Parts: sequence; C-alpha cells; structure tokens
Amino acid sequence: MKTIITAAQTREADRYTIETTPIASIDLMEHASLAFVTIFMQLYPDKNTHVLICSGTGNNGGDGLAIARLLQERSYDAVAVWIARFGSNESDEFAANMARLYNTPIPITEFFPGDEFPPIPQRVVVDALLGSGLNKPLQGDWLRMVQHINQTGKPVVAVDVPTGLPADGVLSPSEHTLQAHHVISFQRPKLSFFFPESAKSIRHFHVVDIGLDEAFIEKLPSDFKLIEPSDIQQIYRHREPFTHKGTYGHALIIAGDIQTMGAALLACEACLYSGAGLTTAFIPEMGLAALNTRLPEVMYCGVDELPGMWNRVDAIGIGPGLGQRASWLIDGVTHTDKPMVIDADALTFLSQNREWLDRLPKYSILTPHMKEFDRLFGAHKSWWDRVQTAKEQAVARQLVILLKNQYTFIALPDGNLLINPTGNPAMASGGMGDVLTGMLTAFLAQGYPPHDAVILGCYLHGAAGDQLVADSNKVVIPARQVVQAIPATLGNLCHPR
Ligand SMILES: NC(=O)C1=CN([C@@H]2O[C@H](COP(=O)(O)OP(=O)(O)OC[C@H]3O[C@@H](n4cnc5c(N)ncnc54)[C@H](O)[C@@H]3O)[C@@H](O)[C@H]2O)[C@H](O)CC1
Ligand SMILES: [K+]
Repeated sequence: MKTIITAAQTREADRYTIETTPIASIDLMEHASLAFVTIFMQLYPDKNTHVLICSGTGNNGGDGLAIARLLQERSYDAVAVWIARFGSNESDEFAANMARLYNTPIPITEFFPGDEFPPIPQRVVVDALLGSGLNKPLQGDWLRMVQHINQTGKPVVAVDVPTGLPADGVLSPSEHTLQAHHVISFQRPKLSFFFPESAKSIRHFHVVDIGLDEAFIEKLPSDFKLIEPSDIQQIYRHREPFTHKGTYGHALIIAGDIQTMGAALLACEACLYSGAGLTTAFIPEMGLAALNTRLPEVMYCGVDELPGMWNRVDAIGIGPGLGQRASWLIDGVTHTDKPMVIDADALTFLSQNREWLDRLPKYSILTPHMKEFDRLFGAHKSWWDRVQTAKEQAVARQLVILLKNQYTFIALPDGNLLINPTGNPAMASGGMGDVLTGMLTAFLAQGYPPHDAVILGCYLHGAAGDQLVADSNKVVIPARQVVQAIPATLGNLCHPR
C-alpha cells in the first residue's frame, strides 16, 4: 500500500530528499520534468504536435520551462511558452530554467496583469501555471487565463495538479480550475484526485516517480493508503492440493424479493465465482426456479430452515434486493457472531432504525453508496467531510465502512482510510453493488479477516471491470460480465503464467 500525503508533506519529502541525498533542488525539477515528458511523448508521439506550455513563476512554472526545453531537445519543434507574470515572486528553480530556456529557439510570450490573451492555435496545452503551491481560489488574471484556456476546448495536460485544484482538503463544487484531459502527477496521486468533485478538472491521471525518498514518505503520518496489486498478491491464499469445498467456507446470501430477485442471483453468482466452497441463498420461494436454472451450484434455504443455518455458515451477506423483509431478518443476523456484509435494503433499514447500528457485531462490513451513507450518517456537503465521517463512525463503532464510488474509500476500525484505485465508469450500472456484496461474503466465508476481505473484494471487483474495458473497449459492462471475469482477473493478478 502506498501512503497518500498532503501538499505540505510533499514539500517535507522534497526538503528531506534534497538535504539527505546528493540531489539538488534543480535536479529534482529536471527529474520531474523528464518523467512528465516520458508520459507526454506516449500521449502525443507525433513530434509535429504544436504544444503551448503555460507557466507560472513558481516551481510548477519551472517544471513547465524545463518541459519545453526537454521536448525541444527531443525534436518537438513547435513548442511555444507563455509565462504568467501575475505575481511578484519567482522561485530560484524557475529563474534557473528561464536562463536555460533563453539558450533555445523556443518563443516566449510574457503576460502581465490586465493583458489580453491571444487565441491559442496549438493542438495541446501544458498547464504549468500553478501546482501544489496553490493557497487560495483562483481570481483576477489567473482566473482569466484559466478560463481563456478552458474556452479553447484544447486538450490540456497538467503538470502535477491542474491549476486551481487544491491537492487535499475540502473541494468546493464552485471552484474554478483548469480542465485537464491528463494530469501527470509527481511521486503520488493527490488526495483530491479520488474525490468526485475533481471530475471536471481531471479526466485521466498518471503518477510518475521523481526520486523523492520513499522510506521517508512511507513514515509520514497519514490516514490515507492507496491499495496496490502487490497487496492482493500478499493477501490472496493460493488453493492448495487436497483442499475441498469444506476448506473454502459456506456463505449465506440473504437477499431478493418478488421484483428484485435478480439482485439476489447476482450476489449469489458473485459469491460462487469468488471461491466460496458452498453458497446458500435465502430468497423467497418464488425465486427457486430461477435459482435452480441459473445457478445450479447454489443451494436454497427457506424460512423454516433459516434458524438452523446460522451455525452452519461461515459468513453472511444481507441486503441486495431484500425490500421490506430486511426488518425481520436483520434481527436474526445480528444475533449470530458470523462475519457479515450489510448492503442495500439492509442499510436502508439501519438508516430508519439507527439504534440497530449499535447492535451490529464488531468488524461487520457496511457497503453504502453516497446516498445510503448520507441516509445513515447525515447529509454531507463535500466528499472530504463524508470520508472524515466514515473514519469517525468506523472507529467509534468498530465497523468496516466501504464508501462506494469510482474510487471506493474503505474506513477501517483502526482509523485507516484505504483508497481502491480500480473500477471505471463503464461499471456504473445496476447490480454492480450486489456483485460486490457477493464477493465480500465469499472472501469472509473463506476465512479472510474483514480487513483483507474488503481489500481483495473491492480491488478485484474494479479490476475485473477494468480488464473487460481493456480487453474489449466496452463502454458499458453489465454486472453479470463482471462476475464472470472474477476468476480470470484473480488468476492474472495472483497466478501470472
Ligand atoms: N516535491 C515535489 O513534488 C516537486 C515539485 N515540483 C513542482 O513544484 C510545484 C510546487 O511549486 P511551488 O513553487 O511550491 O508552488 P506553485 O508553483 O504551485 O505556485 C507558485 C506560487 O504561486 C502562489 N499562489 C498560490 N496560489 C495562488 C493563487 N490562487 N493565485 C495566485 N498565486 C497563487 C504562491 O505564492 C505559490 O508559492 C509542484 O506542483 C511541482 O510541479 C518540483 O519541480 C519537483 C519537486
Ligand atoms: K499545473
């Protein structure tokens, strides 16, 4: 897992690296600019591309000047530079790169307060106006220039952070920012990249290593950790010879109602495909024919058998499509000591009967999307605030709270907030949450502690969707296809051939 740090901590890491290694600040800027250029050249391999680099006069601007020079050295001959001289300060590294730039044929245009901006004929704009040094919302000349660039509709590749986007903290939906198609960010993605409020400022982001001291960064205090593929490889337990279905646990899925039987089937199917040894569905009897037809591997349990099931199963998933039945079922579930996943209609019941939150067994996993979360814990104005509440509630109640979104935040009872990097907009469709619930229940049934089950489940769920997009360029993926992609995704991650 990688620690996600604030802009202030990045400056600390910068300082520490410069003090403790032979690398000077100007060389670190050169590394960063070179790393940017490497990705930029993959995005725009045509060296005839006309590029406009817009630089401020701080270190983000210094990067911009170095990038201009490095592109020119790599035969990008149509590079031009604008410099926004709206402040009085020039960083030392900006000045040093300015001196280097004067030795090149690159045309430079400087803009002062109140100046008009000419049209931008170039094909692509590199945004090096302001980076992680942003300390207030954009206004005046800065805002005018940003709006001018946005109005051209030209693709923007931002250096480190799109100008105007705070790297961390509360993001205001009314914030003016440069709208970047790509952001090439240094050493770590910024926390705000994971909040939906940043969507208008960032379409894609890339992260490049610039040589900051990793050991130092990993020791910095931060609640936020980014899940990586290596975490999945460490957590996943390979299937050993001579194991049998009993080795992989028995999962009970409590789900479905007359009109929402599909949710139950999806959860059961995901449970099956995620490796539970046995899966039993507690669904209304009228769903039995569908279950037997679609999922012959899954067993059925009726109302009369339910009391006998509690002790026979290893994990429970409750909620998908459950409707009003949630109200009487949750009582039985909370009296077991089984690890459990609580989703959908079971969460709605909890939000209407909040005293039940106190009765949930420790380390139960709650999987709300934004609306369910706010119904449970109150309305929030920003994702930053919502994530802070998730942390407080997870610690206070000793629960695992998965706040679902394109990037799911996992609030753990120890106060850590994990960020899941997998998943994509093609997955934004009904049934996707039911699949996640089935997957999490399967991993709990296999004996993974809740902490590991959520990491595995969340990461794989998104990775299966990402794999489908990568393989077939699909723009929409039905939940069923994600289910079917789970075993191969797990295999590719953990059993590479
Ligand atoms: N350690 C690293 O990650 C490295 C980062 N590099 C680059 O440096 C920038 C951060 O540079 P910094 O000089 O600290 O700040 P900026 O260039 O972002 O801003 C300059 C300056 O502008 C003023 N300012 C802030 N907000 C506003 C505003 N809204 N309106 C007007 N003026 C504003 C403030 O005084 C700032 O100090 C980082 O993003 C990377 O691109 C290094 O190149 C490599 C190491
Ligand atoms: K920038």
